Amino acid sequence: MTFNEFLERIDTQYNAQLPFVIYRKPNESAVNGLLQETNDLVCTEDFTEKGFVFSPFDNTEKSVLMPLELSDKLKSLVPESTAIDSIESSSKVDNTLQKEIHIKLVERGVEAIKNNQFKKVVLSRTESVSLSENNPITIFKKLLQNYASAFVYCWYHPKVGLWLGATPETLVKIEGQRFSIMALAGTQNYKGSLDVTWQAKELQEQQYVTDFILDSIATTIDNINVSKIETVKAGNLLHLKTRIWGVLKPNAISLKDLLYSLHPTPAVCGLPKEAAKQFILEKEHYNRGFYTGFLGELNLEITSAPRSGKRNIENRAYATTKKSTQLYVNLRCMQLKENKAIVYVGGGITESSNPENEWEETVSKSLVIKKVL
Ligand SMILES: C=C(O[C@H]1C=CC=C(C(=O)O)[C@@H]1O)C(=O)O
Repeated sequence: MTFNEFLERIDTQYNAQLPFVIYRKPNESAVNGLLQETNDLVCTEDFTEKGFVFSPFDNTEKSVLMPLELSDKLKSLVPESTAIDSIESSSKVDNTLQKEIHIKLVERGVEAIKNNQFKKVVLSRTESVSLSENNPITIFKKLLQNYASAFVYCWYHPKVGLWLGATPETLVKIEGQRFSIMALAGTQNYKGSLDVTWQAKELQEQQYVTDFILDSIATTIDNINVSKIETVKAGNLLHLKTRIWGVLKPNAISLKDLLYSLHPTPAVCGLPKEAAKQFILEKEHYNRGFYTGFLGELNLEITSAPRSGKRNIENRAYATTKKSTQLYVNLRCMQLKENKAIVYVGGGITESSNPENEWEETVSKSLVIKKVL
């Protein structure tokens, strides 16, 4: 199927107000689609289902599923484009009031940390942008062209809404028994080089995420490996990233319990998790909905080709099938509503956070999304 045919199918689905998700994984050229045949709102029961899951920040709320068995599956290749993964300018809009509100929120977060309520909290806000272009498929195409190393998606359900994003963060990848995850946090603007110095505040907020993940998986994952901290580029921003991988112990934990032992991690919530989450739910000025939730393929089957080679006759004969779950954290995202895009941005707050700098960080993050509007 050509890319244009793929997009035409999505356009027809959208006009018929039927649910769909289209997505492209980081650094891949294939774009995938699941088009649900009915407009039923299906939720996961226990995460043993197969399909595409869309989960909110609040881990007590239900996750929406586009079930594989109720959907048409499409695939196509994205044509090569000349766009690069960068951003040139910052738009100057007057958001004095928003700035004041966000700075106050950050100050309250720092105060709560100083009062020992928690060590870290991720605080966020929204920004509403009037749209010149409100065709989600056109915006999706721009995200694809601009953010090659991100997980780019457009998700629609007539009973829930329409979300788009280009996220740099993986929540988990599980293939058969193989498990991997990343700890991504700390932000600075990209100024032409990956060779940068990080302040103690950013190093600490990222370390909290790594430590939390290692602690959460200690009893369920064997052979745990931890990479060195790397600086990675995502749009116009740089982040600190540690990769962690290992092998799932057989029957040690269900996928649902594993996911909810991690989500929401301190990259999007805080530490300790429950105290930070309560602060967010009470003090942020809006409902995050699916921002800082997670999304992606749930329990899809992947088949690896039979091995060639003379030695193992049995392996040569059979292709192997494994279950694969690949979930991403819903960051750098927006929700389209009427003729507006609601852009969601936040950042990690620690004891040494400077509220003005935290505001600037959310402004830089908002530009990643606003670039394509
Ligand atoms: C919560 C967000 O980012 C997280 C992921 C990367 C870096 C972050 C930071 O530097 O604060 C956040 O932990 C967001 O982009 O809205």
